[in-house]
Amino acid sequence: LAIAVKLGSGIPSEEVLMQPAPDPSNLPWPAVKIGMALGRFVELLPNWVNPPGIQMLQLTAVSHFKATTIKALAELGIADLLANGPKTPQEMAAASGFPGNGDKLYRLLRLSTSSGVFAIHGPLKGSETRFRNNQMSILLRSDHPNTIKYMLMHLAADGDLAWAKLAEGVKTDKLPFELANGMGIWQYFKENPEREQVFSKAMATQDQLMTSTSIKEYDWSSYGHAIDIGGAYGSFIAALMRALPDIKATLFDMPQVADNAKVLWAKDHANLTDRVSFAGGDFFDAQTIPKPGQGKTAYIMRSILHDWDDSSSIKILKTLAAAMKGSQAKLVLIEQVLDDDFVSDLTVRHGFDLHMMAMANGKERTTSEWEALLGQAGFKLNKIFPTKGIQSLIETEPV
Ligand SMILES: C[S@@+](CC[C@H](N)C(=O)[O-])C[C@H]1O[C@@H](n2cnc3c(N)ncnc32)[C@H](O)[C@@H]1O
Repeated sequence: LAIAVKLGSGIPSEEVLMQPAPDPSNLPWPAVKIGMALGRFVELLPNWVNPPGIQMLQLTAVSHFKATTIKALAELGIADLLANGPKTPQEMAAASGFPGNGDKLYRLLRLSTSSGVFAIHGPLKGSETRFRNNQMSILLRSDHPNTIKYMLMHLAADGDLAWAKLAEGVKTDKLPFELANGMGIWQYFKENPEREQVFSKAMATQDQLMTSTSIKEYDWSSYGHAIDIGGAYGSFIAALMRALPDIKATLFDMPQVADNAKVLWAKDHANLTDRVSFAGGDFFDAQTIPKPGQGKTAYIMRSILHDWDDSSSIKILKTLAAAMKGSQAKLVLIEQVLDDDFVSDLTVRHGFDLHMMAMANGKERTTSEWEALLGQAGFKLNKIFPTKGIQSLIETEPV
């Protein structure tokens, strides 16, 4: 296997690698459950096998080195440079405008490739070694249907500085993101439109793992209209509209985001634009929230309330309740629901919980925390629908 990887053989062509990843929502439920349990076991296995000192360094320093290297390669656009075939670090450095630094690039690629991201093509020749994309690095191409490039660019530029202030955030009432950037995240995106664009594209990264299963595990067919509150560039609503050919939709987000979404839809979802409208506003201002459409309306908030602490979340929910008043509309939250048994729950969920703490003073919530939050805002929780991803659908309506 090592020889095959070294020679880059056994890896499909770039064209095949560019196909959309298999849809995990097609897996049978037992396979999903076994996969999750197995994943947790594999995650803990090195703790039992390695001496604690070594394992602690693996978990902290080495993981950090690997993650930072892969984020840097994403930012440098290396996977895109390999679109037309294998190249040496020297060739890639020259094509990127830093011709003298191929040896540095080689060292990044060495760590990344030995971690399974990128492959060697042909013999090892130092910075003259030829590299190519593999099943992992292809996801760093900006034009791959399941690209994670923008998520990594967002984490590197907007996230890492905030995470560096985590301990200070715990000791004080200060928000790590604000300590790092001098302002809250949403103000930061308003003032830095190029960062907002990377962030909004990064949000679509959720789609590979979570969108199709969120559509399949809930009965959307009774709705005639869907209003996506804080929908970013609308990748969720576009997928929902493709699944339900008659549903109409409204994409609501901050004005500059809604404007960018409109431009993007004219290019990427042109065949859906006759069924969608775009609304800019502020979900703390009830006047700006779109009113229910024709037919039963689903208000959707995916990954919104986990950005906010309880008191802000209650304010958002109350503005929605005001807009929904007197209608049959329901609110469907697409969010993570933490297990009370945190030892067996997925650590990715606890990771997101801290990411929300660092970035926005937000949090992931358990079932009882969701019930309490919704209750305080005048909503009742009808039912939680688990999905095959890490999020669940929480169907709720004003009391
Ligand atoms: C974590 S993103 C989720 C995006 C999208 N729902 C998804 O799942 O891909 C949060 C979204 O909330 C939007 N947002 C933040 N503050 C807002 C406000 N006050 N009014 C409207 N939208 C807001 C952001 O612009 C961003 O698109």
